Amino acid sequence: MPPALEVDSLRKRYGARTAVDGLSLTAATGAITAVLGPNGAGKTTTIECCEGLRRPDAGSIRVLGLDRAAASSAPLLRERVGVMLQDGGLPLAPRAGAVLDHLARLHADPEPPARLLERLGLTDVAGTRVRRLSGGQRQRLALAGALVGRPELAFLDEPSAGLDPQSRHAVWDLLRELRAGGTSVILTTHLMDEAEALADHVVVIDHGRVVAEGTPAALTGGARIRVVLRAGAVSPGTAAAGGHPAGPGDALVSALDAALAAAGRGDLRVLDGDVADARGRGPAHASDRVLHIGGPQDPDAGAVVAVATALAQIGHPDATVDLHRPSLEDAFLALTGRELRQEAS
Ligand SMILES: Nc1ncnc2c1ncn2[C@@H]1O[C@H](COP(=O)(O)OP(=O)(O)OP(=O)(O)O)[C@@H](O)[C@H]1O
Repeated sequence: MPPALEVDSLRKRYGARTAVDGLSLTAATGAITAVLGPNGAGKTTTIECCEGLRRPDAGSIRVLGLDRAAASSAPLLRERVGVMLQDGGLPLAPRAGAVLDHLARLHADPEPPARLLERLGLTDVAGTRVRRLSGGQRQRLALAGALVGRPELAFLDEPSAGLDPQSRHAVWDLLRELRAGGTSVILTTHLMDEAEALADHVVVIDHGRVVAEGTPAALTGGARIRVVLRAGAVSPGTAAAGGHPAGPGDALVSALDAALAAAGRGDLRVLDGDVADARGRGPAHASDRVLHIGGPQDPDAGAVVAVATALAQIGHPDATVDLHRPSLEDAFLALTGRELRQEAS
């Protein structure tokens, strides 16, 4: 079976602005793939090229094994692919239920519209004109429209943007149900929790390029032991790098590594400092010292005790030691030096 989507070296410019800059990605069949990036990173442009709504300047796209650029692919893909646009793309005058009924009639074996309306909490507004729906209701109606044809592959552009937490969880449950039924889902999001909660595979894009990809766990790199030494507690010999990543030749790092090795925990080592903390988000004071310690396996409680004991031995009994699981947000910041909420500029 071919992958649900294969994008190779995609490029798209709008005048002088390069929106997508040689982007390649593959989305597996039956999986949820999240394309994650800040506003303006090129997510919508990429997905609209894959949907056939924009013509790429260069590169190739295969959707369900079919060449997106071939004229013969369009009618086949229309039947097999569901599309939810970022702005909904819905007509405003008709009633919500009528819009979904109309879309259902375009497909040979549609999902019963009433069931989808119910699943997405829209039954009560089926008789309401689209114009009068709230933003969140329109969003859910657009999702229903993408799914009513029982697509093999669904492209969803920011499916839960602007939804309240309850509606968002209803959408997530529906997407998990689709995956369990074998549907491939490709969604764009700038919501970290959405990517972490749903995606089997995350493609992180920035400035129109893929900057990292993998499972959420692989991207975040697993748990670490975090040590915070308050500014006043850091001895003069080790305070110089306060708030910055641990560097080679650092006296504190060498002493801690040696104490761990002497205690038979040579598997635990001080890793590079964490960028998120180095930028001052972690510790309460910029001059606090933060170290991350990890090993080949996810550290357990015994490893935390070993680190605390080693710190006490080398003169830092007051250090705070805890287990820290980096989020995708941390990973994005480490990769790009920017927070996801910031505009790509
Ligand atoms: N029709 C257009 N004409 C000109 N520039 C555009 C057009 N559409 C997008 N752009 C620009 O291309 C870049 C990528 O935009 P795109 O919408 O693909 O990003 P995005 O990651 O989906 O962002 P968002 O999360 O805000 O939707 C941005 O700089 C945007 O301003």
